[in-house]
Amino acid sequence: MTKFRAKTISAGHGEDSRKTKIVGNPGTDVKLDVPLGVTVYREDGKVLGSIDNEGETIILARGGPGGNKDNNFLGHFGQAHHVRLDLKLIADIGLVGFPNAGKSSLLKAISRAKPKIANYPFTTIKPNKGVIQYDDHRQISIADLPGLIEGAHINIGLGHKFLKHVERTKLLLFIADVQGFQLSPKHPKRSCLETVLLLNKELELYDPELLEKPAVLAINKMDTEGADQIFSNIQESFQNMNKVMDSIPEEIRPERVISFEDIIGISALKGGESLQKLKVSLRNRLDEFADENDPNIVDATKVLKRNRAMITEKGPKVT
Ligand SMILES: Nc1nc2c(ncn2[C@@H]2O[C@H](COP(=O)(O)OP(=O)(O)OP(=O)(O)O)[C@@H](O)[C@H]2O)c(=O)[nH]1
Ligand SMILES: [Mg+2]
Repeated sequence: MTKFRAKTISAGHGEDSRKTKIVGNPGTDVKLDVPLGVTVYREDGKVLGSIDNEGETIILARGGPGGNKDNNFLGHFGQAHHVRLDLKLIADIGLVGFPNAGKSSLLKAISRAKPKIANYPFTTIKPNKGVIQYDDHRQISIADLPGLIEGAHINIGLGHKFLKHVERTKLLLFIADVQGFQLSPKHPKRSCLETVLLLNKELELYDPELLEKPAVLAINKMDTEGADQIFSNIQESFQNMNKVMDSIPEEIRPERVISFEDIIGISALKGGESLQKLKVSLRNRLDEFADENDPNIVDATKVLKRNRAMITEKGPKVT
């Protein structure tokens, strides 16, 4: 939360001070630069506005009128309230994966972004955005998000911080370490297939509509030992998911398994043909879904509805 207070009381800025003849110098505006995609909420939940286009501004707190003859030279305080700035990243593709799966490595390999890469979980704590450039100058943006872990939907790990970004992407690129994942020796070791189902389940528990988005699955670290065998087992599992589900423990079993458009084995480290194949798949899938069913449009309506509900519950409508 950021405390936001109009700077001056003796002579405010904004409309009020302009309407009346003021005594003293007008206060200066306090301006805060924010990235695009920021929505500003007052602490009671009221939406003060959002910044969606370059150059837009929102007045968060108006200055009070200064002392003048209309008010017996008694100036008023300007508005003051706490505000919350909520960044909703908008990228074509959102990278969804457990920590250490190689999300940042993949972003680095297929775009010019230079995210931090390290062999420990939660290297990425803020979303990084990159642009995939195609030979015909087509550009597709991709967001590398913090790793998701079991319980993210109830805000464990970086839970909601991660999940709210997923909302504003058109296509989900799941990425899983072919060798599986273990957060620490205290946590259960999850196989690659289990991590994919867990990601699926976390998304479902947070918002089942996320599963409506087109999704591609990249199995990463195909350069490691035994990867080919694991990969073909995973492909087979997805072809016979009904049977496989019976043997999946309930705590990691989603209600509905995502139907991936493509399942592709890659090595973010070694690059090569597998990454080309992935890039082509991502482009084709985005193009296929770029019609009136664009999930971004659905999301925008949902966000609007949610904001409206908050406004009518908590106060007057904002125009
Ligand atoms: N062998 C192998 N190692 C890889 C590959 N891709 C990534 N790694 C390694 O895996 C580790 C984690 O990579 P990151 O790209 O930081 O993983 P991340 O998913 O972004 O991790 P978080 O940000 O912590 O969620 C690093 O040591 C990478 O070098 C790959 O294709 N093959
Ligand atoms: Mg990372």
